[in-house]
Amino acid sequence: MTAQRIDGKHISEVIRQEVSEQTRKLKEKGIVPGLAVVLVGEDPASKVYVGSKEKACQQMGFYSEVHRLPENTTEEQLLDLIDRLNKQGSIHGILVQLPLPAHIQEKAVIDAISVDKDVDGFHPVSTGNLVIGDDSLLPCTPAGCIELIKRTGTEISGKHAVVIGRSNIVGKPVAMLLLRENATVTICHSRTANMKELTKQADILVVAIGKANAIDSSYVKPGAVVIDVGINRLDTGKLAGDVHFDSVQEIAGHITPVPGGVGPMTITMLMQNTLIAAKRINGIKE
Ligand SMILES: Nc1nc(=O)c2c([nH]1)NC[C@@H]1CN(c3ccc(C(=O)N[C@@H](CCC(=O)O)C(=O)O)cc3)C=[N+]21
Repeated sequence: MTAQRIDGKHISEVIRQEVSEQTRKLKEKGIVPGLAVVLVGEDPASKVYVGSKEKACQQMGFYSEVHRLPENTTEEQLLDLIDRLNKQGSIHGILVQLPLPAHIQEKAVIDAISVDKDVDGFHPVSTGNLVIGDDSLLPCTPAGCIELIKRTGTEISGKHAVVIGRSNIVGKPVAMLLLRENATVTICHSRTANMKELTKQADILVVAIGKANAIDSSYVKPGAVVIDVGINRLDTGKLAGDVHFDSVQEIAGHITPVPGGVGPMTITMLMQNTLIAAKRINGIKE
């Protein structure tokens, strides 16, 4: 059996068209969704991602601002900028590209972003609302994973979902979202004993560990939906996921490629969050 490839690029395009259309309608009410992206320093990967976000905003018809700050920017200067963006009426979403330089405390910066404009979904209040099940802006990569699973036609409710990885930006929130969809959820991590025994029970397997090609078919239940969140740049310059695609494709039911899987969905969910934030800030019901 060969798994079906989940085309994140195509699914992204479909959702982006929906977002564009809703943006067009919102503009008739005089509201233009606005996203501010803040980049500190010269990390080459971050520059590429910020460029993609800027392009996506143009494609959606959003207003966008990119603030490119030098490496030696102080935490105070960055907090000042966030304070201004929090108050700026034309901005509905604020994203500070991570990782930040070591001399800036990530937590202080994330905490400073207005919850209403937290389109990354990283603020502790957004996280808390996610856990409680209250309305919040959902973290983009986890929301993208759920969207990809649903669009395979897979019913999540009642399934055993196994997440490998427990980061605050992917592993933990994606586990919470799966739980919210009524999956039975297991979280594995670097200290998990007998990991294969658990992953081999997974109807849905989400992999977010940051190690190239670490998960081969010996971890996977036949027919499983496999979502690969990893983006690892190899010495050859090529991108690889955390999942060994060729091996797992032989046994899985559905599998996301890297590139062209979760990555494009992350940016698409950011666009969707910015649209939702613009509506909420202006008191428009969805
Ligand atoms: N505050 C913040 N929010 C983020 O959402 C955030 C961040 N910081 N820091 C870095 C990570 C990473 N990230 C990606 C977005 C798109 C692709 C993407 O589009 N990837 C393409 C390939 C891109 C390429 O060729 O390098 C794909 O997988 O097909 C990947 C990774 C967002 N991040």
